[in-house]
Amino acid sequence: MSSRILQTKFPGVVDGFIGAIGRTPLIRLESLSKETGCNILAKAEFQNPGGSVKDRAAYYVVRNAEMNGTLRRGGTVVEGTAGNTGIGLAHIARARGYRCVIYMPNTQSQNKIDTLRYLGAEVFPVPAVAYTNPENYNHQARRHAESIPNAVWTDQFDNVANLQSHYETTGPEIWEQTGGKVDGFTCSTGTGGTFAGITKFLKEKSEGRVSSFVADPPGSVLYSHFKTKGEKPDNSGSSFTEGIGQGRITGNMQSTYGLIDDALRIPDELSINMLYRLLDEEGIFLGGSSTLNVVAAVEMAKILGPGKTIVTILCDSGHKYATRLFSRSFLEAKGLYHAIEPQYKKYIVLP
Ligand SMILES: Cc1ncc(COP(=O)(O)O)c(C=O)c1O
Ligand SMILES: N[C@@H](COC(=O)CCC(=O)O)C(=O)O
Repeated sequence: MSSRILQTKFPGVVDGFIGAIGRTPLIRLESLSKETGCNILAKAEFQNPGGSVKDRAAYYVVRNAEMNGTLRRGGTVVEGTAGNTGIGLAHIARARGYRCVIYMPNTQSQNKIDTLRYLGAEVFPVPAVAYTNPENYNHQARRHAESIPNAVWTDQFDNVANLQSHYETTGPEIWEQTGGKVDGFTCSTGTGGTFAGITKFLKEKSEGRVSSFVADPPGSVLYSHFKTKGEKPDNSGSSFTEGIGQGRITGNMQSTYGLIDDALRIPDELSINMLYRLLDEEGIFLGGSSTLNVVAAVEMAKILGPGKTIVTILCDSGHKYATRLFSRSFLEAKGLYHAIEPQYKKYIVLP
């Protein structure tokens, strides 16, 4: 199976924005590998042309709508998103000549809203209400698409073209880059497309040998849902991370739920310290979902034991969140400032 999204006849030359998606490096995190006695490997998805792991899913949901005829020349792509899927879609819409309309919760970093507007998208930041509320950003996006001709709601949460992008590209890339010597995979979920697609591919390719742990921030339901076999789902709490955390089992997660080996709940205190640690020790500048994933990889390494190779995902860089992650008042408001280890306090350079 090819992990290439688009190829040209020239070796090393890709075709436009879409051709530049994927084939990201797998980085060995040295200090954490040394500390755990495992290979902690992290896929540098921030190197995608739109800056996040979501470029892959954005391309697949648009391509799916084109192939099934719901999106035609000059049409409009509408999506509900925490921002990154929207950024991928906005780039692809420009490249393909579509309009792009984005609904997102108004709790997200301003930088994502600004970026979407620079890319020509029409953005509606709306109050962050539960999925069960008809005013949730996803339902507003669906209604918007239904209200205009030649428009498609790409429905990233339940549209399995999302997980298919990772099954056909990210999973095979990880397998190839590790020479098949991967023992464990873990990452957090928003739609669950990344987790589900990679898990499905690695499980199939390794005939079940690769373990897969889902990682959850506080306020997300998956950890409790998995641990209590659906009996006591609990999504109380909240997190400073963006783009992850879920109140329901999405269509993308449903299809792979039975393949999950275990679930990890990662406290914000660990994710935020890992953010500064990776900057301090490895020189890598990441967003909170990525650093949560790295904490989860370390936890998984402890559970599987020394000598194993664990892979996780670096979803995006820290740039979009910098005015929050380096601000003392933001961290204090989230109750996290006190938890930052003394050697990392020097990074909190904004008031
Ligand atoms: C920063 C970030 N991390 C993680 C994710 C989760 O990816 P997925 O929707 O595939 O679960 C997203 C979703 O866009 C994201 O924006
Ligand atoms: N990562 C995706 C989806 O985002 C989320 O699932 C965040 C949680 C939620 O808002 O329901 C994106 O960035 O669009």
